[in-house]
Amino acid sequence: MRRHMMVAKVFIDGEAGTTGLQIRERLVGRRDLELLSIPSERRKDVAARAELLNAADVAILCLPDDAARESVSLITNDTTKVIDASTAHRVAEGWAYGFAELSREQAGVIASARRVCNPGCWPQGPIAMLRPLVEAGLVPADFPVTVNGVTGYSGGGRAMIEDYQSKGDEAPEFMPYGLTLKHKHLPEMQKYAELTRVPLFMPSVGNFSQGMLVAVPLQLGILDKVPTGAQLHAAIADYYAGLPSSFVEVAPLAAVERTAELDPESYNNTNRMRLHVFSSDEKAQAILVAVYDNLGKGASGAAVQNLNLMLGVDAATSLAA
Ligand SMILES: NC(=O)C1=CN([C@@H]2O[C@H](COP(=O)(O)OP(=O)(O)OC[C@H]3O[C@@H](n4cnc5c(N)ncnc54)[C@H](OP(=O)(O)O)[C@@H]3O)[C@@H](O)[C@H]2O)C=CC1
Ligand SMILES: CC(=O)N[C@@H](CCC(=O)OP(=O)(O)O)C(=O)O
Repeated sequence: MRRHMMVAKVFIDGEAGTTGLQIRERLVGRRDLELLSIPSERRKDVAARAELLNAADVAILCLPDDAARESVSLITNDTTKVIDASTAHRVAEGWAYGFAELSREQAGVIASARRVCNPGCWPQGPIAMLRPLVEAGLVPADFPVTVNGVTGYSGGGRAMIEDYQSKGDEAPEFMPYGLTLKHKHLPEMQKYAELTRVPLFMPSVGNFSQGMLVAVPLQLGILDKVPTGAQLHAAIADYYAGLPSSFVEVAPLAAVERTAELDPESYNNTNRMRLHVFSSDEKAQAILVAVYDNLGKGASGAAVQNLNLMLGVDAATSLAA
């Protein structure tokens, strides 16, 4: 007797963009999904989008913020579930934060949510490193956190990709930005790392396509009770050790001058994230570093991980990369 598999209808609104295309590529061979699609020339046609948004079991929004808000308003039924890859709903009421490794409960929260926002690429690393330390009481919530990092130019979407690729070697090798200190990722970084002060954040773009590295240097000497590097590392490692289907790994505590492991491209085309702790107990200093793919765990990988959770599919097997 043939067994009937439940086939979920998925519509990627913005499927022609950087994130949308990558999600499509990750889903296209799946027999448990039917991908609903709009002809490219009608991709901004509101009526066509409304029809597919309402026909979908899950809509994945890969759009600029305003268009993502519009998509949500076009859903008139109470059955379509939404994963929004934009910044529009990251700290909004009624939306589950789509970083499944945020806590022991978060995968379950995502699995039962109707509205899930994918995390921003930049905040995921700092949140993954700081939240365990704040929860363990090793770093206080009001610690003056600074964050810096480098991403490949695909982080800026189609316009930035075209700009860098047309300039080639003439494009800047390294370009700090966010210099007005108002980066759109600050609210979610602060909220989900459980900080009471807004972090000071300086991102930068490198002349490479994808992959990212985010660093959080800690001047621990200002604390009354200074944690050791081993304590920081143990708190982070313990946090992720027991999580089912975690895509966050913690590198061994290492006293090294340099390591090729801090290549921002090292986890490209995967849904993985690797966390490092470097420290000097003598100086009461530490540097936390996260390496992941801005288009993988930072965007399309996380979206597929969330989709799997919402559909009750085993994320570990379908996201093995
Ligand atoms: N790139 C990255 O690393 C990450 C991106 N994100 C977020 O994901 C979202 C998509 O980003 P990204 O894929 O990089 O962006 P892109 O610019 O590459 O793609 C956006 C897509 O949406 C289309 N679009 C724009 N306006 C509308 C509209 N009103 N109706 C329907 N389609 C529309 C665009 O078409 P057209 O090009 O013709 O205007 C384009 O195809 C953004 O919110 C972004 O911030 C999240 C995490 C990481
Ligand atoms: C290089 C570059 O410009 N990167 C983008 C972040 C990309 C991203 O993650 O955007 P979402 O917030 O929509 O997820 C930026 O810093 O604004």
